[in-house]
Amino acid sequence: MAQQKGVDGKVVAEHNSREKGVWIVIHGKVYDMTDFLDEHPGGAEIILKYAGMDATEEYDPIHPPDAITDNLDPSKHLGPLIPNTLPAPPAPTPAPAPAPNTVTISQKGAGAGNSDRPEEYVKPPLEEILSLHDFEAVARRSMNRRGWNYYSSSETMKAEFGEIVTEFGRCPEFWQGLEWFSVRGQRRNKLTRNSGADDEITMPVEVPAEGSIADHAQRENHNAYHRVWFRPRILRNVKSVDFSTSIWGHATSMPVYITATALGKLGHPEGEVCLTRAAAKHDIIQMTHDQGDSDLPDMAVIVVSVVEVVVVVVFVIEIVRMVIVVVVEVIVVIPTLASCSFDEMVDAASPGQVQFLQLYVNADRARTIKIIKHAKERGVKALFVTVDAPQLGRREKDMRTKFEGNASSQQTSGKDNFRRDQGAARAISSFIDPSLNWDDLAELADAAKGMKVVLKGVQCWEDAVMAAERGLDGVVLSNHGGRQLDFAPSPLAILPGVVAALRAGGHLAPRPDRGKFEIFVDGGVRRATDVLKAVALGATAVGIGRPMIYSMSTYGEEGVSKALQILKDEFEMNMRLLGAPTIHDVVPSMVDTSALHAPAVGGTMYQENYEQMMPVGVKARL
Ligand code: HEM
Ligand SMILES: Cc1cc2nc3c(=O)[nH]c(=O)nc-3n(C[C@H](O)[C@H](O)[C@H](O)COP(=O)(O)O)c2cc1C
Repeated sequence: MAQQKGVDGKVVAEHNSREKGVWIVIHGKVYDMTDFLDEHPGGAEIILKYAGMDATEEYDPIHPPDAITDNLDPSKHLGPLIPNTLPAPPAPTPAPAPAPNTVTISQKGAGAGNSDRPEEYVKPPLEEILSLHDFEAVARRSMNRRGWNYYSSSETMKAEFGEIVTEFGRCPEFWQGLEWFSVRGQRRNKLTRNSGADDEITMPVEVPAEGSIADHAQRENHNAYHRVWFRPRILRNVKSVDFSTSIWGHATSMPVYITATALGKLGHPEGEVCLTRAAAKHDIIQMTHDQGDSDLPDMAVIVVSVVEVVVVVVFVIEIVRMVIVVVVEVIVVIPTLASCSFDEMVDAASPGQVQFLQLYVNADRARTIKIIKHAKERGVKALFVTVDAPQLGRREKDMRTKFEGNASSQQTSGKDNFRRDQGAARAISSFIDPSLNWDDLAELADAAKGMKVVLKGVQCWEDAVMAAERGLDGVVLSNHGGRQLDFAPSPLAILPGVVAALRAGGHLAPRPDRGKFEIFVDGGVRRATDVLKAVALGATAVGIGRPMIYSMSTYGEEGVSKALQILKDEFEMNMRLLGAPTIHDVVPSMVDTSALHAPAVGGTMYQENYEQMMPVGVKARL
């Protein structure tokens, strides 16, 4: 029998330390990582943990498809692994039996593999999901810890919960009667042996002591919507309501698009393509991002993909066949650090589906221009240049999980910790160019000719006016979902000022056919009422981030589809009750903003899902 070509797994297994060399298998191929150990942006320690083994499951969700080709010298690509030759990894040390009153929850049914939670939590059937908040609640309980921490992170959250749950994952008895305390030491929530239903595993709802957590921007994004009230009109014919609209002439079934969020495979094995498909089904637009730059270091942002709905009416009259095509789209913005490649996301689109690309501008401008041109060739309709991330925010919750990961290993060194701490900022700096400035936009716009160009991350009216004066096509008022600068304003709160300033400068075409310069808003949107408030105040459409990836992480494409359907149902009901038969009837006089800058009004479902971060050490056992 001919000898099989490739690397024998037994030889791979022997290369399991710095001294013997470090070989790793990813997707059936063998790589020599010995010399790359100290260069690896994720640190040497995680690689050493998998030395001599197959690391595909760990590797996949956190790297873009081209991470290896872009970063590891070709001489270190050792070739295919001969199938079935790699010895099984040593069995993990069994966890000690839980003490009688231990409460466990699990990964069961969540999208991604590599569960770090013990068994138990069973997701409710999709029919029981009634709002976007529900997806978030299920995600919090069922996603693996790394995915949840990355998705839910704000800029400067304290990371105690990450620490607790990591410990929880490894050490069930830790959970014997775990009790949460607020920073004021007040008892909030007990887990006792008889608990087990979701609602018993709750987080403190009360807003913590001032200054105890730092992700004000994320919470304020949502809270601002609670301070705008409606002024409904009556006795209008609302037998049928139409909430479709258009963005630069691209029809969309509602004034909502799926915004760019990186690393979809942290939540679901199929990643962002679930968003693309669901957006197509519901005729909304998705923004995609390129692999080169992402929200995480080292990734390119791919923007957008849009969705289309095509209604074709064909009349055949004699020889002439007249085809009228009405395209209705749901937009999805693809993030830079997508787990799926840009082409995968574009390939997943339905014919005619409109897509937007979200772009991080690379220090290597040629690379960015190449991405833009490729996007144009592939039919992307708009470029959303992210301008609020010259450096990635320090997402402490996310970081804490990594430190905890280190603590589990004997091989952790102070140097590794330092590298890891520095990792994101260091790695990202070569992908997101902090020197980007107004003068660079002409070059990008030139490369994007034919596509609309929008700045994503505008946070005051002056910059919105500058964007319009430079001939750009719109702005997204956004603080990156509260993941960048803490105390960045809620986009909703600045919307009226931006609209007024743009109007005064003659930059806004009258509605409903605006089209000249569009204003988008994202951050904290969880209900159709939120969207209607933003539209009434002058937004063309609203981007939704976390709820989409939570619905994807918990129920896959079906979940995203349900989330979009929930929004549509909410639109229909709310527009009737508001007295607005069409989206163009949702006008400024339908909202009362007098409380917009007043103290926050809480929303219990949001607060319930919001995961409060506490300083190190604030945890207790009964
Ligand atoms: C085979 C060659 C590999 C290359 C070229 C590579 C490259 C990279 C790059 C460029 C980054 C920075 C981008 C990012 O943070 O996502 C990174 C981060 C990371 N890598 Fe790798 N990697 C490799 C293998 C692995 C393996 C085998 C593992 C785990 C078993 C791993 C775990 C990580 C972790 C945990 C991070 C940090 C991600 C974060 O900041 O959240 N890498 N890697
Ligand atoms: C997990 C995650 C990843 C993100 N990745 C990106 C990204 O790669 N590029 C980008 O411009 N914005 C990114 N964002 C910001 C979103 O596009 C959007 O501004 C924000 O999520 C809106 O807030 P929301 O999540 O409350 O809806 C990300 C947000 C999250 C939650």
